[in-house]
Amino acid sequence: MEISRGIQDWCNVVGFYKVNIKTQCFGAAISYGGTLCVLNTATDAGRVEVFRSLEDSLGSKFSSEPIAPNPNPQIIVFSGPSGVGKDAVIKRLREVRKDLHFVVTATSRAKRPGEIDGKDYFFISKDEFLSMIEKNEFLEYALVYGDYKGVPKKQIRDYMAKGYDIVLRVDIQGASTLRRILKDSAIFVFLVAESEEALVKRLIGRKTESKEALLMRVASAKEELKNLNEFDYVVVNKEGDLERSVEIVGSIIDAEKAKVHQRRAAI
Ligand SMILES: Nc1ncnc2c1ncn2[C@@H]1O[C@H](COP(=O)(O)OP(=O)(O)OP(=O)(O)O)[C@@H](O)[C@H]1O
Repeated sequence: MEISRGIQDWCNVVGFYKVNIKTQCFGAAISYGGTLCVLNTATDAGRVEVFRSLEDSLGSKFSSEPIAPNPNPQIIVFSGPSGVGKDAVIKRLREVRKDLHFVVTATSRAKRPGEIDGKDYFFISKDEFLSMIEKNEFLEYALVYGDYKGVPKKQIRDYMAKGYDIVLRVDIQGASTLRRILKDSAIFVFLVAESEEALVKRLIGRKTESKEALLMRVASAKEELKNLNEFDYVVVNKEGDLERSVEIVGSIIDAEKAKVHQRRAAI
């Protein structure tokens, strides 16, 4: 017979015990005004009775309010060298975490065939873009080869208000700018390949770049590594192990949301 006692100094409760013999009898010993009652907690009715008598003994109801406050929605800024697998990781992450919103960037460039407004980008005119800049409606924006690209604040605010975590995919310069703006209020994740060799093979495998473009991307990747210390986390996206990278990023988000002192982004 194994007897485990607990909560002994709780008002009238004199002890819990678990009897582990063939009959599998579980119970709690409770004293009502000096009379010891043994309640059978093997049945639902017995458990309800024990629960109620504990409340009676304490003279108050047990609260069903959450003990820990709801975690703050988090902003995850995702960056890394071209071809490392940012899109692939984010795409899979969105499939496995339903409470994530991937921010769709606004751009003043014309829509290309096959692109969908609101999915690939929000396509807006240059005038509209300039008016939004004037009204301070972008978290960050840049002029890239004559076209504006920017992160609309409203989209982030709206989704954070609904409790969503926010994912932003930016290049290294974008990450530096966002770090200056958001400081420690967002989580900065840098994705790398396990080696330069693996990165180059991945880029070749994607078949989207010319030889010249490949050389440029590899050179930039080396430069970009120098910015690593501006980030909070580095995740190695190993060849053939996308799932593991997605798991690690998910764990980072979970750990951040379990922190006692959490990041709180105000956009
Ligand atoms: N862990 C992995 N193992 C093997 N292939 C991968 C892995 N992760 C991504 N890939 C593949 O590598 C290629 C590049 O990935 P992806 O387009 O997601 O990179 P990216 O970082 O978003 O690139 P860019 O910055 O140029 O847009 C894709 O063909 C993708 O399917």
